[in-house]
Amino acid sequence: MTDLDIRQQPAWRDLGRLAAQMSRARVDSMFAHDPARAERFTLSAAGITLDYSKQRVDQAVMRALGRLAETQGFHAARTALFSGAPVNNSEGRAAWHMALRRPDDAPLHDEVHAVRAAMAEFVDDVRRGRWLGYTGAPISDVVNIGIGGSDLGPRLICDALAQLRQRIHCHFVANVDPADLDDTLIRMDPERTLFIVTSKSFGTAETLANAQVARQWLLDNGASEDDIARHFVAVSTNEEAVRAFGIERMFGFWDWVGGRFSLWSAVGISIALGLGMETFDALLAGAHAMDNHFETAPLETNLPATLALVGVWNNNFLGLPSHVVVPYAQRLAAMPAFLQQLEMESNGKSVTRDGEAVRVETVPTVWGSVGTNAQHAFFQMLHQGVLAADVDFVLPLSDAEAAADDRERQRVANCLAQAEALMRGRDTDALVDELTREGLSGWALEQRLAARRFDGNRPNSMILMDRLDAWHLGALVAAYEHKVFVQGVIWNINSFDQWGVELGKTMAGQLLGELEGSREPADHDASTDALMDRVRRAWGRAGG
Ligand SMILES: O=P(O)(O)OC[C@H]1O[C@H](O)[C@H](O)[C@@H](O)[C@@H]1O
Repeated sequence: MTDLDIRQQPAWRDLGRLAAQMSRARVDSMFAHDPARAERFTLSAAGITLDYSKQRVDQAVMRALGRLAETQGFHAARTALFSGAPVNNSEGRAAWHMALRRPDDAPLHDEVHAVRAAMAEFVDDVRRGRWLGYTGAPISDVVNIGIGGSDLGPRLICDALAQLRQRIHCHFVANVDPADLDDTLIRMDPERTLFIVTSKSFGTAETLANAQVARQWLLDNGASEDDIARHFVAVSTNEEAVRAFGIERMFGFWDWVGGRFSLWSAVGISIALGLGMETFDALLAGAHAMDNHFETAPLETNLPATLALVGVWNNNFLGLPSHVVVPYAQRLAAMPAFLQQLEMESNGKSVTRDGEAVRVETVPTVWGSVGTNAQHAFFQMLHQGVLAADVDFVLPLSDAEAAADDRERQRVANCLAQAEALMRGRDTDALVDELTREGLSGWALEQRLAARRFDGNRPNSMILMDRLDAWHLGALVAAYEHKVFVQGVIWNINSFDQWGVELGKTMAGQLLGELEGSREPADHDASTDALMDRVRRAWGRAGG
């Protein structure tokens, strides 16, 4: 990593020049001039294929991006990441999630082995009906209570592989809004429900509040204090707080596992409970295959690094502030939310690792939703909006059996069509012909033409998964994790802390105290004061 202002780097300046040229180029003509373009800009690793040929890049751009990554210290940073060095410099911690997905015969920390073995045994007991609820009934439902990294990852995987669910149903409660837990509990049988309280810190207000209510719900439904141990386990790094809460059985992990990178640790226990330990193992194996690729492949053929470079190009050089993720798979509906945390909590920073102001854009806004639904919602903006965005299409392939269903064929065709439409736009001459055939001419034709024009040239990547299974899902998620890391290296920021979430939490504590009347009023702005008065009136607590 370097202290130099990134904008002074020769590669950055080259990219600026290339971007000026590229602003006049059209990707459809690049395809016309280069028959090998699709192949040239397609990479495969660990069952994942990235086709970025519809991005506004050429070889000169990709080479300059590679030089930028190198001058920003990509190689040394990658080595440091994989060696377990404290790359999270503001907290003095490693970010060593890769260590969690090494195979069992690889040299691992003994503690990683020990937790994995304990997890496997527990999962087996629950799934085989040896772990029983307080009336002697086997467990049928698992409720994970956690938020952020203690929720989004396991939720994504459980949703994505719902077809593998056997016997045990997993549910996820994150929100402190009572509706979340209440709506879940209404469907649960207390005799057969196991709560997993997942919190790295075991200090997260939402999680602890929901866990308390769940505990009381069990007691109100016939369980005794002694029975609680059969219905509550914890996943955390904070044993003391877990004990203080009254939970006996805990699966640990370590401070070198960041919350948003933690689904591979015991945080993923709900995945194993709902889908089987072998599914969890396959997930880890797929991620490990992507780790191996990322660790060893040169930049030019490195899939996660290429995702990162293309993102930097779009964001920093083509000025696209928005990154849209559209999985064409209903079961991947949770992916945009997962990636929002992964990308924006990791790289939503404005200081460098050395505490200087970052002088360039860092993470774009990440958002998205599942296709084909999104086509009927925000795709209008993607095709014709002023603010162009960069789109990742995620398309799991399917087999002949699945393709016997017409809807399945429509799913796939729609995804490919949208990607092509964004890139090519609509041929204006053909549109004029069509409007003429509709009987339009003169001003009316001009007006309609303007409204119906699609300029195209809107960049997008296609990310194919050979199959939507645990192994490929592990590889896909690991690819995005490494993408985020590479972008952090390029922007010279620490992707592994999240100090920006602290202030709001602290202020919520103060505000709550004031609303409840247990704390002296602090000095608020007039807007907050007025809003608090409205809340107090609604709660019937006028005057505090
Ligand atoms: O797992 P926990 O300690 O309960 O933390 C849950 C989440 O809350 C924090 O505020 C952070 O923003 C997240 O990175 C974290 O995943």
